[in-house]
Amino acid sequence: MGLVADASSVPLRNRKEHRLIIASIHGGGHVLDATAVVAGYGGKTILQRLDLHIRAGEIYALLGANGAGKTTTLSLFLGFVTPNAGRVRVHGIDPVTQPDEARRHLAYIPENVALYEHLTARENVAYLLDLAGQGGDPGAIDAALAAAGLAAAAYDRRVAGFSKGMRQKVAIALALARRVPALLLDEPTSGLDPQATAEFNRLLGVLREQGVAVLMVTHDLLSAADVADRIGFLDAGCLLEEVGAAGADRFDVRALHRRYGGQAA
Ligand SMILES: Nc1ncnc2c1ncn2[C@@H]1O[C@H](COP(=O)(O)OP(=O)(O)OP(=O)(O)O)[C@@H](O)[C@H]1O
Repeated sequence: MGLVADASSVPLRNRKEHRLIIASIHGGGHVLDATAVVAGYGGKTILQRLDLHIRAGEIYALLGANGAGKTTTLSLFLGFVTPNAGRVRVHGIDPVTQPDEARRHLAYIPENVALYEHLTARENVAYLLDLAGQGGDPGAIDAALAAAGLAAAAYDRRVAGFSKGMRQKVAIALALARRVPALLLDEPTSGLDPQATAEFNRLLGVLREQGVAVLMVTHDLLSAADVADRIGFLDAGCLLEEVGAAGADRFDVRALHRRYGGQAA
């Protein structure tokens, strides 16, 4: 169980301070940390000295053209791709040498969330929590489903009929119930209508408030600009530019679209 996730038990006014304490424990507060990573498949190098550092309570959107290496970056943190050089850490844990331990501190939500179709939303979260070795009490599961924004009327419905947005809410409820310090998202808003996208973005705000470090791979520049604290642009395995939501490098969506629209979209 991650320390950062315990932020939920900290009174709201103290959470920022709590995050700063946790940040100091984890070397600069980088829950997701890749330093000078070179990685690829077989003899082919895909990531070229990638540096990516994401703090507790930060939402980072990674954009880039098809084949730029975005999914490979997620696979690095999941321990499915081994770097040829450089260093990767998840909550201070090396996913190469301790993949199971690293994954215990991560939730990964793929583009299409896979759930047990014949089980209800509540049953899915309970069962998947059990599989993760973290059985939760029913009250905690309901609280997670509520925090994820699933309508109470859907808790006891089989997920077979759920939309993509509802499935994501179940997956996020599971991440909240597991109290993971880091969340990886692959194309979360593709196929969502504008209302579901806005709802999803609000949900990411809840994760931020809980101190979760979020890495979101997306082609959706508008949504990234709406919700992210930082946006990074990957091109042929290199991070071309990083822009922030605040300060001097605050992002200007129009300018970003002019520069990267053709690549990101
Ligand atoms: N398992 C694999 N074995 C060999 N090559 C792979 C493998 N997975 C990805 N690649 C190659 O690595 C490169 C980067 O792929 P990756 O999926 O990381 O890109 P991406 O930025 O996520 O692209 P997209 O936006 O299309 O999902 C591509 O050239 C791809 O063909």
